[in-house]
Order: sequence, then C-alpha cells, then structure tokens
Amino acid sequence: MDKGLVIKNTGSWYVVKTDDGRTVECKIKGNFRLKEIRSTNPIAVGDRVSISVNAEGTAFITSIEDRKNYIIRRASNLSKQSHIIAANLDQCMLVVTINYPETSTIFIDRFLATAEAYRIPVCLVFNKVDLYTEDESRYLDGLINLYTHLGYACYKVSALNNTGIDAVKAALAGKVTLFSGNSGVGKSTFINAILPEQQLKTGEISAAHNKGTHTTTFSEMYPVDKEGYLIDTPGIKGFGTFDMDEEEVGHYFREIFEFSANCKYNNCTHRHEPGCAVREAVEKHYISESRYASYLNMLEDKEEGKYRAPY
Ligand SMILES: Nc1nc2c(ncn2[C@@H]2O[C@H](COP(=O)(O)OP(=O)(O)OP(=O)(O)O)[C@@H](O)[C@H]2O)c(=O)[nH]1
Ligand SMILES: [Zn+2]
Repeated sequence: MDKGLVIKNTGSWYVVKTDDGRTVECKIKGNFRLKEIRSTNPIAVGDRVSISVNAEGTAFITSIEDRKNYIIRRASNLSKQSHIIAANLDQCMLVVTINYPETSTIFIDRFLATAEAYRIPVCLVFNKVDLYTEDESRYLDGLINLYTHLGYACYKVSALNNTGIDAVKAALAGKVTLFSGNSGVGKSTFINAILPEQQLKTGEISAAHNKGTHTTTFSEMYPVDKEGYLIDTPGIKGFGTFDMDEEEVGHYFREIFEFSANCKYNNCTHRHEPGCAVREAVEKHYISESRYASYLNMLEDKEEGKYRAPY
C-alpha cells in the first residue's frame, strides 16, 4: 500500500505520484463511490489517495483522504451530476485581459465571489500588457487599484514577452494553484513561460489536431518551486456557481458584506429596500459601480431560479 497525489485524470486512468517519487497509472474499482456528492468523477487531481499494486502490475486506488476543499462544475445544464475539477487547492489564479479578448468585470467578480464561497484565495493575473493602448492601460490600473484594495493580489504580465513572470512564480512556490481564465487570454502561453520544459499546446497547435477545439478537457498538475503545483484545466473557464441563498450572495462580495452590517433589515438584498447601507455606499462611491452591477447580475440568477451555465 502506497500513498500519493493524483496529478492527472485522463477519464479512465489516474496518474498518481507516490510519496517516494514514483509515477503510477491507476484505475479505480468499479464500486468506488463518495458519499456526499453525486459526481461523474469520484477522484480528481489534487486528491491524496492510497493505492495498491496487484500481482499483474495493475494499480488501483483503494481509498481517498478527506479533502480540504474541492471545486465542482455541473456536468451539464440539465444534469444534477457534478464534475469535480480539482481538490485541495491553496489558491486560484485568474488570468484576465482588458482587451484581445476583453474579460468583463462581471466575469471577474463572479469568479471571485464563487471562490469566496469555497473559501479559496484568488489572485488576478492581468496578461497581454504589451498590447494595451494608453486608455486601456489606465483602465487596467484602475482595476488593479480596485481589486488590490479589496485584498486580491494583482499581477501585470506579458506571457509573450516574459515580463512580470518572476513575481507570479514566487506566488506559486509551495502552493497548489488552479489556473483559470477565458479562452484566448493566454493561459497556455503563460504556463509555458512559467514551466519552459513543459510546452503545453497553445491555440495554434491544438487547432491543427482538433479543428480549433481542445484535445482534452481533463485537468493536470505540474510541479513548481518548493513542492507546489499548478493545475491546468483545459476547456474549463471558471467554476459553476455555488448553490447559495439570495441573502447569501452579498456575503461573497467583501465590501458589500462589510457595509451590509448597517442595512436596516438584516435580510436586505441591497436592491430597493429602505435604509440600505450598501446602496448608499454605492452612491457615495465607497463601493464601485462595477462591483455592485456584478452583484446584481449574480442575484438575477436567483430570481430566475435557474442554474447559470459555467461562465
Ligand atoms: N501580445 C500578446 N499575446 C499573447 C500573450 N499571451 C498570449 N498571447 C497570445 O494569445 C493567443 C491565445 O493564447 P493561448 O495561450 O492559446 O490562450 P489560452 O488562454 O490558453 O486559450 P485557450 O487555449 O482557448 O483556453 C495566442 O495567439 C498567444 O500567442 C501576451 O502576453 N501578449
Ligand atoms: Zn442593504
């Protein structure tokens, strides 16, 4: 019996890195189930597991250690089943671009709120700084100011020109970090800049294989400094929103939560209730309009009573 870390999930196989440094391809026994969640994959990258290797040399995962956390995504809009993207994360890095393509503040804020719900710290990596006009750079600095004040570490990088990469590398050392971001923001280019020996497929190359779509949707972990790992989740842009009550949404916007202590009603949704301290703070510019707009956007999901597709 060996213990190890699941570093890759190919769908039918799991690759486990054992504590003594071997890499073993494992299967799971057909009846392996987790009690608490209905998931299409009972085991995910980042899981700590025990494995046993039988006489023919086939290895099986026999048990899984309790998780510190995990992030899921609905397998499809209609399905009640979930897909576990990764387990035991220390942090997420969200790669965003102001333009080429534009990442909306709604996308950023929804990601941040969801990560708050999971209690996973996030830092923001603003990529493609080599491309921005003066106006775009000014807008970028405004966003960095906003998010830094809220307590989210921000980095300005150009994955293409290799600028700003060292600061991000330092932030990755010794931690398990999930990489996310919209298609085209430069995740693969960025991971290649961090791990020069790895050479992930970037857009152009995978296009040749698969008509522009991704060849794989399975997550993989790559080792970084001080026994940290970086998790790449090809094809997954974010994680699905948590099931949360309407009054709860405001808990995951830090500044909204802070001001809400002074709302007249303690179940205030900060839309049109009288005596709402949050709306007052928006009017006085203590809370940014873009953050408040993102908050209302998340509340809309609740009104419609539907699950919003993974963004
Ligand atoms: N100018 C500039 N281009 C970049 C930078 N980073 C990435 N790109 C380009 O942006 C395009 C998309 O980069 P990818 O690394 O494939 O983006 P991705 O986020 O992995 O996209 P998906 O594979 O669709 O998830 C490529 O043409 C890259 O060369 C950058 O810092 N500056
Ligand atoms: Zn309120």
